[in-house]
Formats: sequence, C-alpha cells, structure tokens
Amino acid sequence: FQANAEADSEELVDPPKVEEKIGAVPNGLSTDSDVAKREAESISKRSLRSNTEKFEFQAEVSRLMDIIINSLYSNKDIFLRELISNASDALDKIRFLSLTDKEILGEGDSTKLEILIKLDKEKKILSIRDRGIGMTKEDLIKNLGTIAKSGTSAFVEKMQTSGDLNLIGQFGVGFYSVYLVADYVEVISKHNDDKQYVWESKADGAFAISEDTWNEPLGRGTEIRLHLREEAGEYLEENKLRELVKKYSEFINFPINMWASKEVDVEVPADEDESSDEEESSSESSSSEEETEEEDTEKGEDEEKKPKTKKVKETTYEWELLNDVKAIWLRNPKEVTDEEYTKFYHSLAKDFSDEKPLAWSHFTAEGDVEFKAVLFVPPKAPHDLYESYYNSNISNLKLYVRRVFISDEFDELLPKYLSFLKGLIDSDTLPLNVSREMLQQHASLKTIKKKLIRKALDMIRRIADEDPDESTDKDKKDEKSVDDDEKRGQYTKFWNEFGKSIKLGIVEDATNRNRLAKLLRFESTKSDGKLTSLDQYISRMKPGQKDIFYLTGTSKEQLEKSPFLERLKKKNFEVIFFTDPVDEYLMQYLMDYEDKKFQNVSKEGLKLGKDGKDKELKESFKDLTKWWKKALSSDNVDDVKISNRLDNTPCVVVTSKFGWSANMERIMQSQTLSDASKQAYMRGKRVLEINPRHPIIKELRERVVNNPEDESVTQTAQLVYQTALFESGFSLNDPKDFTSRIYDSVRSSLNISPEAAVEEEDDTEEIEAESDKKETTSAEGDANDDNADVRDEL
Ligand SMILES: Nc1ncnc2c1ncn2[C@@H]1O[C@H](COP(=O)(O)OP(=O)(O)OP(=O)(O)O)[C@@H](O)[C@H]1O
Repeated sequence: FQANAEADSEELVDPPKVEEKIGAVPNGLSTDSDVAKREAESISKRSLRSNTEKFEFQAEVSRLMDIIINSLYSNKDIFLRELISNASDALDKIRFLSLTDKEILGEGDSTKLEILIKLDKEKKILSIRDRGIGMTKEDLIKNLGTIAKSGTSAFVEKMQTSGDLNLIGQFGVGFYSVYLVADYVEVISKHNDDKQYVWESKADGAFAISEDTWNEPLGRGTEIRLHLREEAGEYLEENKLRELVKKYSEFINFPINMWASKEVDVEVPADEDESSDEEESSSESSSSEEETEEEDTEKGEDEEKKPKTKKVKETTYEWELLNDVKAIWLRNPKEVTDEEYTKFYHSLAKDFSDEKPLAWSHFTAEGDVEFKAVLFVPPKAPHDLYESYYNSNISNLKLYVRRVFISDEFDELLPKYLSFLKGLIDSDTLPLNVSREMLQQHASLKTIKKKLIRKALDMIRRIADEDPDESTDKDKKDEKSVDDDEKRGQYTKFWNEFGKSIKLGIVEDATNRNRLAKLLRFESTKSDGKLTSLDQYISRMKPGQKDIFYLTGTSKEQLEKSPFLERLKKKNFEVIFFTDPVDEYLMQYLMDYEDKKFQNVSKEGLKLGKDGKDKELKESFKDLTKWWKKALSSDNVDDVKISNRLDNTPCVVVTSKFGWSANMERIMQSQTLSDASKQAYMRGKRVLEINPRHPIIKELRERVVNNPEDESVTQTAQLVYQTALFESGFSLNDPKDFTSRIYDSVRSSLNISPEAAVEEEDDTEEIEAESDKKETTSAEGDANDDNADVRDEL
C-alpha cells in the first residue's frame, strides 16, 4: 500500500515496489486471491494520495506481532474484548474531559458516547467504532507503534515461551491481538486537536499513516477496520458477536450497538401480475408471503377501494444494543450472583482465565462520605508485583464519581501494600467538575481510604475464616460439604500469592498492624509442615510462657537444626520460623501481639522461666567467662555469658536485642548498594554464650583455672568461638585464620608434629625430565641411567 509514499519523514523507509507487494505471502499465510484483491483495491485507492508516511514498528512490537500472527492460541476471541475495552477507555477519557468543558463533545451524533460494531460480509471487514477521544497523528505513531513500558522485552520473551496470549491484556498491549484474526488492519481516528488520519498495517514490520481524505468523516473517535483472515469468517456472524459481547464485555459502561439484520414483515402492494411474477421467480420469498387481501363486504360501494397488499419478509438493518449498561456496583449485592461477580472481576482485571477471584466485597459506605465499592482478591499475583514496589504507582482501583469514570491512577485510594486488589469505587460525595489534581487533594479521600482498608482486611480475613483447613476445630476441619470443599485451602493459596504484601503492610501501616498480624502465617517447630497463625501459636503456648519465640534464617531445614532451638525444643516451647528476607524487616516493626512480646531466640534476653541455679553457675564459671571475654576483646565480642538455650552445643554467639541478627547481617551484606558504615553501626553487639554442662566448656574452665597463660588453651578457645560464630549464622571475617586452626587441630588429633613441614616440590625432576626427553631421542639407554641417579640422590 506504499506505492507512492512520499518521503518526508526521517523515519521513512524505502517504499516497497508495488509488484512485490501484490500477491506477496503475508507473514506466512497462504496467498489467497482475497488478499491480493483487497490489496490491489487499496493500492488503487491510495494512488490518489500523496501524504502517506511509512514507519517501522519498534523491534519488540514487531516480535510481539510475529508471535501473535503465528500463534496457535485457540482463544482468538480475545481481540474483540481488547478493542471494546480500548473503545471504552477512549470514551471514559472524553467523558471525563467533558465534565469541565461541555463543548468538547461537539454536537449531534458526536455527543453520543457509544461503541458501534459493523460487519461487511462481502468484503470480510469487521469494524468497531467509538466516539471516544480519538488519536492525533502523533498518538497513532506512539500508541500503535511502540510500547514504552519497562519490562517489555521480558514480557515478549515470556509470551514467546508460554504462548499464553492472556498475558496480552494484562501487560497492556491488547490492540495487537487484532492480528489473531486479521491480516490487514486500518485504524481511522479523529481527535479534536488534529485532522482525521488512517493508520494501517499488514503486520509486516511496518505501518503507514496518511491523512484521511477518502473515508467518511468520523466527527470524533476511532474506527478499527479488521480485514479478516480467511479462517476468521465466524467473526462476521452476528450471533457470534452477540455471544462475545455478552461473554466479555457485559460490564462495559457504554452502549455497544451492532448494525444488525432483522427480518421484518412489510406490506407491499399486491399487484396481481407482480405477485404471480414473484411467485415464479422466487420460491423462497413466496413462502413468506401472506395474502392480506380481504373481501370487503361491509364497505359501501362508494367507499374507495383499498389497494390489495401482501406481507413480505424483508431484511432490514438497525442498531441493536448488545449489552446491559446497568452498573453491577449499583445493584443490591443480594441480587448479584457469584457468577456475575466472577465475570465482573474478569472484565475489570482483564483476566480471562477461568479462575475465580479468591474473594470479593461489595458494600456501600454511608455517613460523611458516601460511596459504593466492589473489591476483589485476584486468584494470582501478577509476576511483577514486587519488582518496583516502592517506585511504581500502580493502583488497581477504578474511581468513578456519580457513575462517571474518573481515573484508575489514583494511588491515594489504597496503600501500596494493598495494590494487588482489584476493584472500583463510585462516590457521590466527591465533586465531579474539578481537575484530577484537585480531586487528589480532596479531604474525603482520606476517609474513603480508611474505609477501603478496613473492608479489604475484613475480606481477606474472611478467606481464612471460611477455609476449613484454617479451623482449629478438628471436627470442622474434617467436615465435608460442597461449599467447604470450594473454600478449602483458599487461605494458603492467598498466603502463597500475597503473603509478602501482608508483611509489608505490617511494616508500613501502624494503624492496622494488629489486624494485619492476625493474617500472618508461618511455619514453626510445631506446625507440622503446614502454615499456622499467631492466634494458633498463642493457643499452644505453655503455661507461664510470656514471649512468642521466633528464629530467622534462610530455610526451615536449616533452622530446624539450629543450636538456638536445643533447649526450647527440649522444653516443648514452640518457635516460629521466618525464612523470607522481608521477615527481618517485619520483626523490626512487629513488637508484640495480644500483649505478648516477640523474642528472637538468637538474640539476647531469652527467658525460659526461672532457673534457680543461674547465680551459682554464673559464679562457678566466672574465671572462664572473664578470661574469655578478655581474649575476645579484639573480636567485637561484648560479653561472655552462661547460656540457657543450649543442650548439645558448647556455645553460640547471640546478638543484642536491637542490633541486627546474624541473618540480617547476611542479608545486608548481600545488598550491592548497602552502606558499609551503616552496616558497622547496625551490626548487633555479640555475646558468646557458653553451655555450662558441656564437657568442652568444663574442660576449658579447668585449663584456664590451672594456667590462664597457656597458649594452647587460647588457641583452642579461639577455634571454639569461631566455630560457634559460624554455626550461629555469621560469616567469618577471616576464614583463613579459622581453617588454619582447624588444620592444626586435625594435625594434633592425627599426632602429627606441629613442626612437620610440607614437602618441598622438587622442580629439578621436571628440568631433568625435560632434558631426558631430548636425550632419549638421541641416546635412550644413557638417559634412563641418569634418571636412576637423580632418583638415588633424592
Ligand atoms: N479506540 C481507541 N481510541 C483511542 N485511543 C486508543 C484506542 N485504542 C487504542 N488506543 C491507544 O493505543 C494505546 C495502546 O493500546 P493497547 O490496547 O495496545 O494497550 P492499552 O490499551 O494501553 O493497555 P490496556 O489494554 O491495559 O488498557 C492505548 O493506550 C490508547 O492510548
């Protein structure tokens, strides 16, 4: 279609020759005469114009289009919901602008905010038109040629490997799905600020834009014309489109009208000759004719004789409304079915998998601020939920004011940690005719946000309450009912998808910290491989136990073997395992729950009830602890104390209550940009805790008492300390020093003299061998003798 494109843009590429284009195989499709015909048609049409510019698609777009065109994805229907959703977005935009500028809508048909679908069976064209905001030439180039989002390459990669075209809508590149069903697409668009343009592409890596001087003026808005592929003929069937709109676009808040055929009875004059003619020529239509001629016996003679008529079925066309525009959120929740909520969720979230949302909440808030809202917990977290958590402003709530869509970019409605929820709110309190910026400042938003958070957290708690697996009541757990079966395991599912968000909520939202803490789940020494809650933990606490015990680390398997658990396990205390890096942050904010304090069992201050022998033990190990503290003074160790947490291990290194744990130190060290000075500052003071019942410790005490100056005791004590440091989860500053000590210890256990040196490598042998080689070639016998001599010498 670029036969005579004029090169007046930098982005222009050479116009391809007409001969090459006609009949070319469009992207691997079969060359059918239709395509060739259409192309020839469009080329001749375009020969009239001299204003066409040709552009190349951004590389990712081209790749994406290739994937779509060659896709074996069976659900090709999705293109229609994408186009309707784009049309609806464009209508939302113009309606929003019209709130402050009435003129913008223009007059006549332009004021009708609607979507129109037309079919042309003969030319195999499906067109979808909206009276939305439209696109300027610049918009067309930018919106339908590039994807400016970050992560585009990764997305295209994922599309290629997964083949899951549902991702298209979620990533926001829905338009390109037109190439699932069309091989040539025209986008005609008129924006108030520009002339009418045509964008067109055959998905061959390029698109063209021309000022539209031949189509009917749109007034305002966009018309997408899909020249359907041979095998996509079903999208020219009215019933198919009725079914698709019902299925996918039921919740679009603008009327969707289709130019639909209708069989109607019309009365036509029944001229005798004519009617007999027709009967002869068309047996089909004759069957639908009905003579309506009546014997008019009652009429007077002087009355005019009525002409004879007959009824004929005729096909007429008229606009047929395909959707019901009554907003679901305005209906009484009792009257909305689960199926309707699920469909509504799918349409809001642009998620067309079959999965049901995990929960929803539909409510009306009354009082100072009035609004209606529907919130959903999606069945799955998007792949990039936490990728740029602190930098992105994603909000998945749509804001309406008195039924008018205002924005889906209001991040004031929900806190970041709840940004995974989908839904909408419609407020009667917010003003309609102010700018978005003014609205953002509106005092009511705070109240709305507060209420939304409460409702959202209630909704999440309900998933747990209704999940039989969550019940502590054994009977309820095993009880079986259909309803229960659906709810079983739902909270674990929620937790696996969105648990991190709840944890981030605890960090960020002090007001709702306790509510959020109720939603926490974790594994523990008693959870038996399942998830458990703080309430369940508390119900299992031992009489007299004051604190909630927990331990942080990289995995449950690693933590289960930790020396910090030895006595706790023996005494049957439950300890929570926190293995997600975010848990370290979480526990800096979660100080208590239900009046119980949290105690990290690898930190100072662990109390396991009264131990009468404390003082005595302290006294009897005084010599060792004092001596050892002094010996470790250069190792950043603050104190050496008797431990109450050990059983089989001689000693561990614990950190001070408010400093970092060993696990946190590890996390911080692994962060590329972490600040070394902050690290030194936050690093917890270390305390070496010794197990007074352990034979190694007892022996060390003996030796220290006997001879505090004994160098070998100092060496052994240092090795024991380093081993404890290692086992307690710290990384060693000087691993070489540690390993040398280990080897020394191995030497002594193998009775190898400390003086025994490592055998020197003798390189004379190599030199000799080299010269041997040379000599062997000349005099083999001699060389062998020489070698024997060297060996003898050695
Ligand atoms: N009918 C239309 N009227 C006006 N602009 C449109 C229309 N269709 C598409 N656009 C523009 O083209 C852009 C790209 O559309 P595409 O469907 O690929 O992604 P998107 O609509 O941005 O993403 P999402 O599907 O998540 O809304 C849109 O953002 C919009 O600016």
